[in-house]
Amino acid sequence: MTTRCAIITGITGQDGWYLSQLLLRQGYKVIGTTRDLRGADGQTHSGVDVVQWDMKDEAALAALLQTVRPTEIYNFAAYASGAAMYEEPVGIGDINGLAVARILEAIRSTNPSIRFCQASSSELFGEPLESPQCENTAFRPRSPYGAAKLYAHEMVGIYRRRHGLFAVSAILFNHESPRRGSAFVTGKVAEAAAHIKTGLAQELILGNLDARRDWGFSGDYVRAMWLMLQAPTADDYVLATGQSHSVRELCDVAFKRVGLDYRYYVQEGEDAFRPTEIVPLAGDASKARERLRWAPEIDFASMVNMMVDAELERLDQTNDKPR
Ligand SMILES: Nc1nc2c(ncn2[C@@H]2O[C@H](COP(=O)(O)OP(=O)(O)O[C@H]3O[C@H](CO)[C@@H](O)[C@H](O)[C@@H]3O)[C@@H](O)[C@H]2O)c(=O)[nH]1
Repeated sequence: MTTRCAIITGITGQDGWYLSQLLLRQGYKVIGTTRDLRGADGQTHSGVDVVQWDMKDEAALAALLQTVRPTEIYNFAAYASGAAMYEEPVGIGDINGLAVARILEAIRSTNPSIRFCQASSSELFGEPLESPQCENTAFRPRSPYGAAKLYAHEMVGIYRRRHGLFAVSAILFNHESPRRGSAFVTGKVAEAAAHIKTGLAQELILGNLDARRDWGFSGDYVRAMWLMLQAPTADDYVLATGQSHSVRELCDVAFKRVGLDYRYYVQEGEDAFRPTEIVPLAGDASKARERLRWAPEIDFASMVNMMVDAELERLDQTNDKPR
């Protein structure tokens, strides 16, 4: 059997990490791309061949495809959402949107049999008219991030229909892990719980504690994306747990893990405050459950506990801990 080879863009992110581990276990050759090799320290030691690729450079990608001859490509590279995205709408449009057209063109011109998976987002739904959201829910993005991701999402469908590519989009609801940074609320809360427990911090200022999200575990979601590329037909899928939780519940679980009551330490503040979503984001992943036989294995509390434990372990390995 020929060796399967996958390219993962955005290899330094949490999804890049979990997917690369899954693929390496299955005997794939894994090439990870990043815009800055300095951010990829350590990844080369875990069996991934990390290369630099500027997502604006279509010719460089075509050359890479001709050299490494991948059978699958997963596109995880993107600007993150969050308040900063309003400062960089053009850059977001280019990287989160146009770059996907560049990848599809490179596939079409070099080897149309390469299977392609795009990391789409529940931000496509924006202000949804129904809850939970499924593949047929109308897309109403309300941010530069969501608008750019919608362009990419539609281009994947267009290349599938027009050019017959095996190109699919995973409509990913929030998914987290110990590799999530503190710019995201789960990472911020897990880090703060560990810091407060060990005396490194005294309080945590968050945005809206009543905001709700459907939070899953990154490792589960990359497995689903791999299944999407092994399926007999190319199709898009919502990946979600179906359970929505508030930021308040997130704090409750995380602080309980370290034996504390979050109500004594957590406050709402203006800086991280975003307007409350009118309809809470919660995904209906029935299609993935039925057709891919996929189900998330890690539930909300286990994932939050895992993140807090990882933060405690990180502190344990550093010298500045006052414990
Ligand atoms: N980041 C952050 N969010 C906070 C805070 N306090 C409350 N929140 C609320 O927590 C929720 C989750 O915010 P994030 O963790 O920043 O994630 P996100 O904006 O939902 O985006 C993530 O999920 C999307 C999929 O739905 C992804 O597309 C996106 O890239 C990212 O992974 C939002 O409702 C936000 O208002 C805070 O201090 N910081």
